[in-house]
Amino acid sequence: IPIVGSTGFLASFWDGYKFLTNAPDLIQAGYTQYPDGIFRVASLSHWLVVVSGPKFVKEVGGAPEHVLSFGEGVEDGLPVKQVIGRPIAENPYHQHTIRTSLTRNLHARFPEVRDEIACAFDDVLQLHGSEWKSLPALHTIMAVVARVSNRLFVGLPLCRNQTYLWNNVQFAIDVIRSGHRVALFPDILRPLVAPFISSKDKSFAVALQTLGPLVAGRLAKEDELGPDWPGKPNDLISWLLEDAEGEERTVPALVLRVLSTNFAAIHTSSMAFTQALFDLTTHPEHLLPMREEAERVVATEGWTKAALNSLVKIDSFLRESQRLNGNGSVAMIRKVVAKDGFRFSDGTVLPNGSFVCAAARAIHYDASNYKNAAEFDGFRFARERAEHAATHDLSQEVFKRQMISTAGDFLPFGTGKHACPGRFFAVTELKAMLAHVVINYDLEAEVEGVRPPDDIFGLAMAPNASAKVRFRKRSVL
Ligand code: HEM
Repeated sequence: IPIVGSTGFLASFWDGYKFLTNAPDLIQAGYTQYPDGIFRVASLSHWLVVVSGPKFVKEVGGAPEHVLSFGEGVEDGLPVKQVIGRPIAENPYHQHTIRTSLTRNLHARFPEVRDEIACAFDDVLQLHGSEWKSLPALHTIMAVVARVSNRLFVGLPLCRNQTYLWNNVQFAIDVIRSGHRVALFPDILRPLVAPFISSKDKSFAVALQTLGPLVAGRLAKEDELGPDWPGKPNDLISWLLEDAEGEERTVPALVLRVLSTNFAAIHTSSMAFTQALFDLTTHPEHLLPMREEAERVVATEGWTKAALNSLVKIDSFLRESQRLNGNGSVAMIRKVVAKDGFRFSDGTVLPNGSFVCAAARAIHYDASNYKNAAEFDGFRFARERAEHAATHDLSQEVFKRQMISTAGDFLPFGTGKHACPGRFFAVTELKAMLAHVVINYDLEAEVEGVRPPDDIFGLAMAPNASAKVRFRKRSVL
């Protein structure tokens, strides 16, 4: 497999070190050199095989866990065992719960999610009169997303308990921060250094204190009345209890699951919404068309989950924002765990123990996948859907351009077997939040026309954590 970067033994170590800051450029260079191909780059601790074309992306996405492991791939860059907890890595049954029960209940729980969006923006933004207010975008959005997500996960009143909420937000931040640091150490040293770097035990203690009594109450009710007791709340705790077995049916185990689901939900969705705010304030011409759409849809269909299907421009805007500003220069990192390695359809074999991923960002910026690929065009997918609907029957192609759908050329949620199971909730939440924001607020960039640069660390790319956005409550509604 061709190397991009230095080939010499020592020089490739130096490349691995530089990878912490220049990974996006290096991967783009490899992609340009080997479009539709396979290449490798030196990361700090090992070679990383990167696939370019949709064909190979599909092969990676379709491989089963016992051949290409998602869990082991994640563990390499984010040591879940050390910074979240061993059971989450070893028995990730919550992924099934999220994919099935949580997603199925989005319609039923949407009115509450909508209510929380309205209350949370009011409480967090604290806007009065017609004043403009500069707010740190990521921090502000995390506070809103934490509340909205927890209205679905644990309901009122806990979803408004500041100690509980901030613990979830801090945990999400700490997992990423400490995870990146622990990942700099070789596997064997990680358990030794992690306690000095990660605050996981502290976060878990606060979660146990705030959420523990609610979970204990549910377990007691089930013991007393059976699994389908009358009045059982329709929330994450109940959904987890439907799938949890054996030692997972205890207060600490369930609290850890909810904490870890919070991590998966809060960080990703907050980053996606923050990126969308940066895009909106850098390309303000999108505001009025989205406001018109949201006001029209709400007036005719009300605030329902089904009405979100009519928010085509808002959907397109979020998809475009994630296309250009996803969470990393690569996606779908997997470790080859099959004894005999993994063979691509062109005959290339990756030996057991290798790491492979897809060049997500380069794929998203490729002009052969997207016209004017480097340009932000918020309504490109809405136009494609309209053009297609005008010439064809409603078909799969139209569906494929929705924010929810993954593809070989659209990887913010990955694609294939491990495509994000939380994306149905994430998209529901993000669309409802963006509709709420464009209806209720005017927005401005802190510096007109300037998009805050991403924070980059190795393969991870995140919205600028210190950048601000200016909000003003609309006076005439
Ligand atoms: C915009 C928001 C989100 C983004 C961009 C996102 C992105 C991703 C990505 C890229 C993956 C890995 C896919 C792969 O490697 O093939 C993933 C996995 C996962 N996500 Fe999300 N996610 C989001 C929201 C959520 C939410 C809200 C939840 C929970 C309710 C969630 C739960 C999970 C879980 C449990 C996995 C592991 C899946 C598995 O092993 O099969 N995500 N997500």
